[in-house]
Amino acid sequence: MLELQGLTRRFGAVTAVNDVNLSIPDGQMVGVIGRSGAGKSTLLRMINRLTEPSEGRIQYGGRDVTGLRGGELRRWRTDCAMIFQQFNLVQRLDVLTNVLVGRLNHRPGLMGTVTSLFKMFTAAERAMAIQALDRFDLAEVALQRADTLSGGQQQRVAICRALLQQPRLILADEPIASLDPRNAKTVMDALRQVNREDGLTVLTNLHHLNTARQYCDRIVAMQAGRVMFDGTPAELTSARVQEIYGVTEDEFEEQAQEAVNPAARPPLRTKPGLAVA
Ligand SMILES: Nc1ncnc2c1ncn2[C@@H]1O[C@H](COP(=O)(O)OP(=O)(O)OP(=O)(O)O)[C@@H](O)[C@H]1O
Repeated sequence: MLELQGLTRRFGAVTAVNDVNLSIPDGQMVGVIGRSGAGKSTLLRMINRLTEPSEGRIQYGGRDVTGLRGGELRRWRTDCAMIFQQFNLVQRLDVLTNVLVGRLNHRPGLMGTVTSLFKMFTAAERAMAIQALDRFDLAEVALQRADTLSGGQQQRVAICRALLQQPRLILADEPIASLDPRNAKTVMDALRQVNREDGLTVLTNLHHLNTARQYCDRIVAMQAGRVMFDGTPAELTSARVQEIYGVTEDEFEEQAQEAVNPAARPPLRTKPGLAVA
C-alpha cells in the first residue's frame, strides 16, 4: 500500500500540491487527470522524491519513505520506476543497451560509463532484457539505435527499461502525450499488461479522460493542487467533469492536449480517448 498523507509542495507563492491524501493498494492502476498546472507531475515526482515535499508524508508498505537518504533513497527510487513523456532514452545507443540501463539502479557504481556498458552486463541480465523486449514485440529491433524507433516503440522500450529495475511501482508522467492514438494505445496496453500480469502498481498522469476510464481502476482528478475527485471510472461522468472543471469534457481535453503538446492539436472533438480493440 502506498499512502500519501497531507502531501503538499509549495514553489514560492504557488502551492503546486495541496494537502493530498491517498491510499493506493498494491496492484492498482490509477489515472491522475487535471488541467495544466494542476499539480499532477509534482505529485508523481514527490512519490519517488525527485521533488521534495514541503509538508506531509509518503509511506509504502507501512514504512516512511519521506526522509530516506543515500543508499536507502536510491533503493526507493529503484522501487518506483519513472516513465516520462519524452521517453528519456539514450538516442545513439541500441535498444538492448537502453533496456539494460534499468539494471544500473542495482549497480550504482557503474553510472557514467554508459557507452561501454553492454559487455558489463551478465548473460542473465541480457536474457532478462531480451525477454522484456519480446513481451512487447520489440525483440527484432533490439540492436537498432533508439532513434530509429517510432515514439510508441521508444516508450515501450522505456517500459522495458523500467521493468529491468524490478520496481514495485511505475510512475508514468504523461506517457502518451507525445504519441498519436495508435502508438498511444500500444503504450497504454503495455502499462496495463505490466499492471495486470506483474501486479505492479501503476500511477499515470493522463489528459484523455476516456483513456483514463478505459485503462484505470481508479481516477484521481486534480485542480489547483487539490484532489477534487477520487473514484471509479464509472463515477467520473461527463456531468461530474463539468462540475469539477466548469467546462465540457471536450473543452477539458482540448485544453489539456494543448498544454502538454502545443504543436500537435488533433481533432479531439471527433476522437476523444483511444479506441480499445
Ligand atoms: N520547479 C518548479 N518551480 C516553480 N514552480 C513549479 C515548479 N514545478 C512546478 N511548478 C508549478 O507548480 C504548479 C503545478 O505544476 P505541475 O507541473 O505539477 O502541474 P501539471 O498538472 O503536471 O501540469 P502539466 O500538465 O502542464 O505538466 C504549476 O503552477 C507550476 O508552474
